[in-house]
Amino acid sequence: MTGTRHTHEPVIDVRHLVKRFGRFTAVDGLDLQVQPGSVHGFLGPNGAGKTTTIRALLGLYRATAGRIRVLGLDPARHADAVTRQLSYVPGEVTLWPNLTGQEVLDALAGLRGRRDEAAERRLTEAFALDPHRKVRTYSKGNRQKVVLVAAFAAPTDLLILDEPTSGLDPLMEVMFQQCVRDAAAAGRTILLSSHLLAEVEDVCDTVTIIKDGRLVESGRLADMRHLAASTVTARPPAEQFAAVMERLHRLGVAADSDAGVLHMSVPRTTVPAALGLLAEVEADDITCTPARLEDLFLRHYAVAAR
Ligand SMILES: Nc1ncnc2c1ncn2[C@@H]1O[C@H](COP(=O)(O)OP(=O)(O)OP(=O)(O)O)[C@@H](O)[C@H]1O
Repeated sequence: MTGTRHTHEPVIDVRHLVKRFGRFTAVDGLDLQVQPGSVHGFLGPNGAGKTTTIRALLGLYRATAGRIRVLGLDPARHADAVTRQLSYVPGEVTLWPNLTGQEVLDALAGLRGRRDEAAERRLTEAFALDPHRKVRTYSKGNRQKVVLVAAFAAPTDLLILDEPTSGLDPLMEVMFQQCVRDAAAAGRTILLSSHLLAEVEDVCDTVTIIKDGRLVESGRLADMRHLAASTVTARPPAEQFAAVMERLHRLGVAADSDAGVLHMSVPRTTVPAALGLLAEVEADDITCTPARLEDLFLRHYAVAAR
């Protein structure tokens, strides 16, 4: 059924998605495109509409309005075909309590009809999962590992991961990131939803940020860093302090001073000129901290919280 799909088309293509629950609008005209082979971060604060969007991608929710294509198919009409061809990891994992981890892996692979057992064994070991214990004895993190092993090991081209690491310890979080990188290197496409910027920043090349069910920003991470300013601090010689302030002002940089130290927020393109000026006057203790995406996010989240 994927025969009609062209390889350059987005693997996930959502246009003007609206999802209402009664009178409440959870997703409000959202666009989301995920290109083949990309690792796409899907970011937003709690309640932004990430899970609702993902459930619509899986055909679990019917859109109120808008158009959704996943792997070229409409998930509302072809939910079985779509979900068989992708790997999905929910944030809250519920599994059959009386099965062992291994039996769950067998059952999930059985539902899909295709399996890579060698990859499953490799990943079970990498995630330090004991597959012989019953699910009901597993911690939240261990339940999550079962689903992560099944997802990464499955022979699928698309992974949809909805806040997949909330129960993992830091060591396993590193393992998770390695799995994402390996999957990307193998040409698989990944949608990774999170409200943790750091998780997404390390592994994603593109991101979509949403809040209140609406798009805030979408694009390449590298371009978003470009939008934010670097923080520069320096201690110019006291006798040149006023002149340096004046010259920075002419560069369009506003500087604050605190006990002889200048603090300024400098647009990326102006950084070389500002640093050149500070070097020229032989300022001490020059630091330059590149834009942190965290700052960009906090701005959006601050608005969302109001
Ligand atoms: N079945 C439902 N019925 C009514 N409201 C719902 C339903 N599912 C979600 N919502 C509401 O829709 C909004 C978006 O929820 P959603 O779970 O999609 O957000 P999210 O971005 O995934 O948040 P989180 O990061 O907390 O998981 C929330 O206000 C939520 O309460």
